[in-house]
Order: sequence, then C-alpha cells, then structure tokens
Amino acid sequence: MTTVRPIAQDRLPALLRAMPKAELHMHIEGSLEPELIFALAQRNAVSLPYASVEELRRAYAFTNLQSFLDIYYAGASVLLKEQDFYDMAWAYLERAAADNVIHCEMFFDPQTHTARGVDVKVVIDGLHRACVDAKSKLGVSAALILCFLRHLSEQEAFETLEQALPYRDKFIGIGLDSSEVGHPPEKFAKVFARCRELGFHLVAHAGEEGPPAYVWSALDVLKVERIDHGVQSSKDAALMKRLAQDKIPLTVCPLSNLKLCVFPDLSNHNLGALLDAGLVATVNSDDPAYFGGYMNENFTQTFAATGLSAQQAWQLAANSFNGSFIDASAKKAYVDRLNATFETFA
Ligand code: HPA
Ligand SMILES: [Zn+2]
Repeated sequence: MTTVRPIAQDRLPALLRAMPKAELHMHIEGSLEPELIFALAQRNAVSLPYASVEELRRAYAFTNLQSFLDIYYAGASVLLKEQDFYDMAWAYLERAAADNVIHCEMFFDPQTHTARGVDVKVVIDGLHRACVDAKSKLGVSAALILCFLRHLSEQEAFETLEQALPYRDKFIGIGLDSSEVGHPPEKFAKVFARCRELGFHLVAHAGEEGPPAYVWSALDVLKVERIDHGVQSSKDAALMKRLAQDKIPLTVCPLSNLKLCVFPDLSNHNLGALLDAGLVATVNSDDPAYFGGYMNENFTQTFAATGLSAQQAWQLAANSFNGSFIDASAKKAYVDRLNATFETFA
C-alpha cells in the first residue's frame, strides 16, 4: 500500500475528480440518458409510454430494485440497430473519459434485446466497435461482460450463451443481474460452470438487496472472481473475513444504493466499514443515467457524506485497477499513473 500524504480537506473533491480510475460495475443500458432514449425512439419509430424527456425523468423515483428495472427495460426498447448500440456506448465512454476513467468493464444484457427480435450480433458488434474506438480516440481501455438475466431460466441463459459464442473474442466475462431476491446464484450453477470451462471471467450481482447467503453461493457455487454490490455482506462476520482473506473485489455503487433505498442516506453507507475491514471495495456508477451521477459524482457525494480520506480515495482507485481483469503489467502502469496524480496534490 502507498501511504498518501495528507491534503487539505477542501482539495479532496478536485483530487477525486482528477485521479485516474477504473469502472468495473456499470450496465451500458443504464447509461441511456432520457434525451438519447427520445432521439433513438424517433430514429427507429418506437413509441414510448412517456410524452417527453421531462415526464420520463420524473418517473425516476424508485423505491427498490424492481421499480427501477421496470423503467430500465422500457428505456432499452428503443435500441434496435448496430449504430444505436454504438451511439449509446460511445456517449458513455466519452462521459467516463471526462471523469478520468481510464479503464472500464461494461455489462450488457443481450436477453433484453434478443427478446425483442434484435440479433445478439447487432448488440455485440455495436458495443465492441465503441470499445475499440475508445482506446484509439479517448485513450480509455474498455471491455464487455455479458450478463444473464436472473429472473429468466437457466435454460434461457444457456441459449443466450450459445447465440453469443460465435463472438466470444468480443467479450471477456459473464455476469448475473436483474431481480435478485428469489433468484439465488445457485439457479445458474450449470451455466456458470460451462462459462468457467470456456475460460470466461466470472462475476455476479449478490448482496445488493439479497442476503449474505447469496454472496456465499456466488463465491462457492458459481465461483465468481468479483461480487457486484455485496454491501449486505457486512451483516455476516464470517463472510467479511472470507472476502478480505481471498481479496474478492466488491464493486460498490453508492448512488445506486441511495436511489434504490438500500441505504436511507449516503451518510449511512457502509463503504468506509468495508474498507476498514480490509475488503477490496471499489466505487462504481451502476446505471448512471438513472441514479443521478457518473463516476465522479459517486466519489464526491460519497466522500462528502461519509468523511472518507485521501488515503481511502487512493485505496479505492488502486482497488479498481487491481480488481480489474487487465494483466499485471497494465495494472502496474495504471497504479503508477494514480501515484503520479497524487504526487501533484501533495
Ligand atoms: O443494480 C442492478 N442490479 C441488478 N440488475 C441490474 N440491472 C441493471 N442494474 C442493475
Ligand atoms: Zn448493477
């Protein structure tokens, strides 16, 4: 660990914005801003159940995960063509670069699109082309993680995997998202075992609203390398010990947790407790168009509310690189860039 020299409290927000960081938990469909939803609806002649951008934005008052997912899937209905997927991902990547995100691993939900008759090739080609352009035009490395929707069956996940395999060189991993409670990780034991044999990186949402038992089974049954969210783990001391010992990264999303009422207030968020327990916690935006902020808003609002330090800022950014799926030399190069930024603030 690098020991960070103390900085004046009023310079912390600028440091949080300037420091290079990786984003490891964002759903690309959750980056669709209302303006782009309406533009794509017009381009594709899709009718929306909202009369205007303002009316849609007013509907973003969520009480739990499901109340969000209903609107999120409705928003994704405007995506039909390869260019639509490119435009969505490009808009996010430009926004991420502005927040000094230098690496990102983006989730996508093929079943949300194949269910509407969109070929998985269209989805993957558009997203992947944006990832390639991000490296050459923005200097951002970007990779894709295909997620299975856990409210659907394991059989449907197997069918999705089959459809996507011809394009396997365009995504690096497999994840599990959508409605958590009632759909434990073990429902997907066989398909995750197959993905593991195929050599994909594995992650899963667990312990967002669901119990610590779901985090245990994501680790022990699915054998995932990272836990997405995982904030409910703090209710189980043995699980906290396991996560710390095995250095399992937790991709925490503070503004998402606030908007979906997982915590009543950001000042009650357990990010600091996770770090204090030695966990490899990271900060991420989840669905930034819906939850009121991209990466830097997640950092600045959480630090303002909880009083985390410059040392913890360094730790979170270092965790984001070390918890990513890039190789060891790239991790080192990114942490060196992080240290250089901290030097300029010392
Ligand atoms: O936060 C989330 N949780 C589960 N599924 C999701 N799909 C998009 N965002 C989320
Ligand atoms: Zn998520």
